[in-house]
Amino acid sequence: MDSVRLVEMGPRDGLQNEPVQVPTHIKIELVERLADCGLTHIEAASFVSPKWVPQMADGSEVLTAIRRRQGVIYSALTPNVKGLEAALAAGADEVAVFTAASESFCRKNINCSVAQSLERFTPVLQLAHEHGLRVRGYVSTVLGCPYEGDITPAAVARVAGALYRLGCDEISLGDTIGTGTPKKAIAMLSAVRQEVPLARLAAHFHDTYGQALANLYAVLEQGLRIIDSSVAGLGGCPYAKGATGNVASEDVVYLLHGLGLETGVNLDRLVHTGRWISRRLGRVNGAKTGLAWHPNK
Ligand SMILES: CC(C)(COP(=O)([O-])OP(=O)([O-])OC[C@H]1O[C@@H](n2cnc3c(N)ncnc32)[C@H](O)[C@@H]1OP(=O)([O-])[O-])[C@@H](O)C(=O)NCCC(=O)NCCSC(=O)C[C@@](C)(O)CC(=O)[O-]
Repeated sequence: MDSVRLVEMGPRDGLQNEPVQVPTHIKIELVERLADCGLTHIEAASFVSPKWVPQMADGSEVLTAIRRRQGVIYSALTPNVKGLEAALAAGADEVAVFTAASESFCRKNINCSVAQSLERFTPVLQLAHEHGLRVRGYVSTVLGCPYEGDITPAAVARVAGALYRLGCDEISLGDTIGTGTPKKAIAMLSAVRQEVPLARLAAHFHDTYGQALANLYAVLEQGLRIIDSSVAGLGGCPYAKGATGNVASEDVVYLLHGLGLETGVNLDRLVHTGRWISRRLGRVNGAKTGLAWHPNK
């Protein structure tokens, strides 16, 4: 059966914007519960400046304390060599660098131009590969920027292609503010796949305008098979005002299973994990499937 690989964002993209510090033991339990659902790729931490994103300052504690399940990849964001060294010390299985298709967002998020970000990533990729780690490259604002508005598919393709040529093993395409629609998503993907093989591309769509599932369906129809999502739809972005979380993992799994696409995820467990973390954070569950799911379904 055709399958899709899910990359779970809840513990990183999901929590990074929480206004109140989430206790480290909750973060650890969240990662462990997600692995118990059958998710094989979990972005568990972020080694960024604690001055920029204080919520993620306990990345080392999280990565070193989790009970690891065999076969699960626990990854981390690393914007520079300093972050990579911390991620290596904490035992990350994979790391990710991140830039954007728009100059303004890149500057707000990582305090440099797109070109400077690529220069900064060169030693990160080299050192990560020397340690046998895969490196993911994120491109933010692929379907719209909070500061610049529309972003052309050509601009996204340029940055995605540059990351790929730099040595990124996989490129994740972020609709950071969730303004994309299916037609735009297809146009963007068509341009990017001229530069990066489709099998190396992931969709990372936020659901701010309720379009994420429609956009995912559109890119699935184009053959894309790696999807980023966040349990209970947790998240937002500190440098994108108003952005809501990633598309909810529960809703994505429900969609994929309905399409006959395998994920290896136990939806019932995932729903319970989504309900658990929503309760712990005092948040409304952002997964429609999480709200509707009934045990005998
Ligand atoms: C990139 C920097 C560090 C540049 O920040 P900077 O201020 O330009 O960097 P700097 O090199 O001048 O360092 C400033 C201070 O930060 C420290 N520092 C420097 N690097 C690190 C590090 N790795 N870990 C810990 N500390 C670090 C460094 O040591 C120094 O400390 P001080 O001397 O002042 O005490 C900063 O801008 C930053 O951390 N930005 C991260 C922002 C962020 O995490 N955004 C959210 C993630 S991206 C996202 O969510 C989008 C995505 C991926 O999900 C896709 C999508 O949806 O679009």
